[in-house]
Amino acid sequence: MPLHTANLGINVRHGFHLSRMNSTNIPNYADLHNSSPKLPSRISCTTSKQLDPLISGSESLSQELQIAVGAVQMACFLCQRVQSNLLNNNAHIQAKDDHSPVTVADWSVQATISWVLSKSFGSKNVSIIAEEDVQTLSKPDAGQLLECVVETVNECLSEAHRFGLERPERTLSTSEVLEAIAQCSHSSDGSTARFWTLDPVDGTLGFIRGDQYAVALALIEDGEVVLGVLGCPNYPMRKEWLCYHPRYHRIISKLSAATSECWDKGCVVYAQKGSGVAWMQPLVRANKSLVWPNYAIPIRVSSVDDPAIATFCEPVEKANSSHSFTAGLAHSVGLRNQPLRVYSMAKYAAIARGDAEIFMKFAKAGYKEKIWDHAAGVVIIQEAGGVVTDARGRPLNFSNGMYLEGLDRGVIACSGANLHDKIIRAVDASWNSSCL
Ligand SMILES: Nc1ncnc2c1ncn2[C@@H]1O[C@H](COP(=O)(O)OS(=O)(=O)O)[C@@H](OP(=O)(O)O)[C@H]1O
Ligand SMILES: [Mg+2]
Ligand SMILES: [Mg+2]
Ligand SMILES: [Mg+2]
Repeated sequence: MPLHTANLGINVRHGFHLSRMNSTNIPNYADLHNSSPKLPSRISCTTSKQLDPLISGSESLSQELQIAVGAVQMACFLCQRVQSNLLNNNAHIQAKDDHSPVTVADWSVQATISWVLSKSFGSKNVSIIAEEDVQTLSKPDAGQLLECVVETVNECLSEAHRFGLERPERTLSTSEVLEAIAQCSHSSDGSTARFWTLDPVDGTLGFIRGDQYAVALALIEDGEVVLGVLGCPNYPMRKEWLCYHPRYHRIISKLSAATSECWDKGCVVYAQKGSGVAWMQPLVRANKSLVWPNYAIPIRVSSVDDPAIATFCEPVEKANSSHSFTAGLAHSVGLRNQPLRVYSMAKYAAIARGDAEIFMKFAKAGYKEKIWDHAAGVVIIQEAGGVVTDARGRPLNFSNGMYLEGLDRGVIACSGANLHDKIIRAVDASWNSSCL
């Protein structure tokens, strides 16, 4: 059923949070752009030890990484287009059986990335576990919605060459688009030695509200995440364009969702397991000629390990993670800063880039975390120098299908072992008296 924007807190003209902020604090895009120092040149920004695997092509999974980064870049481009239309058309937002929202972008990204992976590696060699299915789209009254998805997918794929990807020879039919979505099976038990996991739009609520969201793609081999790619279209390349809104405890971009022309407004972050480095690159610019391959800069977690000056981030929605439990932990560990509430896996990007030191998520008892909500972020944080475990300090288990089986209590990601130990000990001390 269509969701009503009134229930989602959407301001149909501008990004949700920006409309509620004191506008005098927000420089407009032109001011920011004019006052910015030189934009980085389009070369790989490397040291002798760190060579972007996209440029060097030297790593064992370099082809997979090339395709995955290109596909996520293209998906971000798709999302930005859909987002501007979405603000004027609520019919493109639907509710799933669990009442969570799903949009034309979620299905279109899943179809697009599924098609690209199959085309690049051969459909027989590609196994994908992704969030969306074709149930809603296959209903008799979903004709217009399905038509819109098919059109969005074809529009996007027609520009594939701009992202270093092959274009389809002809437009995809409705059944081909449905097949591409359906090919990403929930029922897979994850026993395949190698599979991809995809969250086409993570933080759909953030996406609808013009706030943070992410496209998350990861490759898993023998239960280990070996590649992670996170597209964060509203998470700026430049730290100074991040803005902390004290009233809402939110990391936001100083640039509104409407300024999709701005190439530093969003980023794609990626890492390969064992490389010891994570990378961030700007989004490929809309409406420009070929700009591939893109440049990237290495990113690293924060070196802060004193809780008194560390910052933690957590989901925006109380329903998704207990804010009161994390407030108690923060108090006992000595975290003094207000939490940053960020939609989506952009939280993982925030830790990897050193914008915050801790991420905590404690879902309600009975909720089972999905692999696509964490896989890409985990390898990115680990390669950027951080630690990610469940709240008992155990590694997350990606080898049992769509759920993070055996996850104990919650997810903790930290910039370093010191803070991580402190949080795990605090969870131990307060778990039994919590209502979780
Ligand atoms: N009840 C409940 N408890 C815990 N987690 C849940 C729950 N319901 C949903 N989800 C998952 O949360 C994903 C969004 O996570 P966020 O960290 O972005 O949450 S928040 O929107 O900022 O509150 C969200 O991902 P998307 O569906 O891709 O948006 C869900 O997978
Ligand atoms: Mg998600
Ligand atoms: Mg999603
Ligand atoms: Mg969802």
